[in-house]
Amino acid sequence: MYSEAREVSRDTLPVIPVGGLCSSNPSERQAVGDALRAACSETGFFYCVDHGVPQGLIEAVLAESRAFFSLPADAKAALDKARSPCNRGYEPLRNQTLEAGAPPDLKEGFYIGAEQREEDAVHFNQGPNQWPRDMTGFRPAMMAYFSALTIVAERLMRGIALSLGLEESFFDLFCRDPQATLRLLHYPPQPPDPQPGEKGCGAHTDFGGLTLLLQDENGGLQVRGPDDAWIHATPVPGSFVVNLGDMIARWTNDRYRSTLHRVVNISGKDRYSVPFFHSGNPDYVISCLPGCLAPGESPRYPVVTVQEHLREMYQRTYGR
Ligand SMILES: O=C(O)CCC(=O)C(=O)O
Ligand SMILES: [Fe+2]
Repeated sequence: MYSEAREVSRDTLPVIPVGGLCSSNPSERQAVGDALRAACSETGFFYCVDHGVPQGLIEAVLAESRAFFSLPADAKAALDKARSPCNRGYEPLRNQTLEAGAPPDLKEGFYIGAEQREEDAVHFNQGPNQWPRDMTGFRPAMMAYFSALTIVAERLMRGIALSLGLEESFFDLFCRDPQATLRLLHYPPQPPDPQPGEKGCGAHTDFGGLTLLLQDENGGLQVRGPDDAWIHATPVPGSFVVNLGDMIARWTNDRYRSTLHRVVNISGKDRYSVPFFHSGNPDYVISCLPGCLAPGESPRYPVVTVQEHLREMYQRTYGR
């Protein structure tokens, strides 16, 4: 048994139906903004339901992901992201260390982004994807899901603008031609004899703007609660677990939380999850938002562009 899991608290995370953001009635949109404000300032994590993404598409993504990770090791190695100039493709087990000082993460992954020709790529992480051969349903499912989640993230950013008392369109430029990554993850069961601190995914905060996570029924995600106890983000069917990344904490001078989380797969089964990271336009400048500084308070973070910030975070967790 994973000893640190004893710290887990029974608190749950808020469930927010976000369908009201599509309403023509401004007060229904604002009501979602109000619910977001509470979740973003208290836990930094919530379950997003009524998001409009078809269940059939969600199931197809999980099925294709399971099929991909079941491929023989050499088929996966042929798509190693070390071969990609833009961090796309397969990431072997224990390749990333999300918690400084802990052993590498017990997960394997596959990275997908917006499809772009190498010669057209100008920013960090832009370029072509690598795709598995002989899996005809994989690419269409992933690209359809990528587009659907981009729309949900844009809509949520409008809700977050409302939650902060800003114009609903405040983040529209941030959302233009966004840097976004879809990451398929497979966590083998936690070994019976882990090294100290060894787990699926080390405790970390996310780098970007919003993360929308699809998880299977096995559970394992744990979120650091306001009282510093770990909360199980128990799977809620049909939901995405949404959390705020470091960029939103920078923007709001920590009024909104980029919360620590980790994965310990104690289910005894293989766990599959699919985070979608929305980080916004690479050239967008992140500086403290109007309304997030009390009189006499100074910004805690220097001004950076999205691209500068992401580059630094990749460097930190991959050691390159
Ligand atoms: O797999 C999960 O539940 C979480 C993954 C995660 O936190 C990440 O990839 O940043
Ligand atoms: Fe994360």
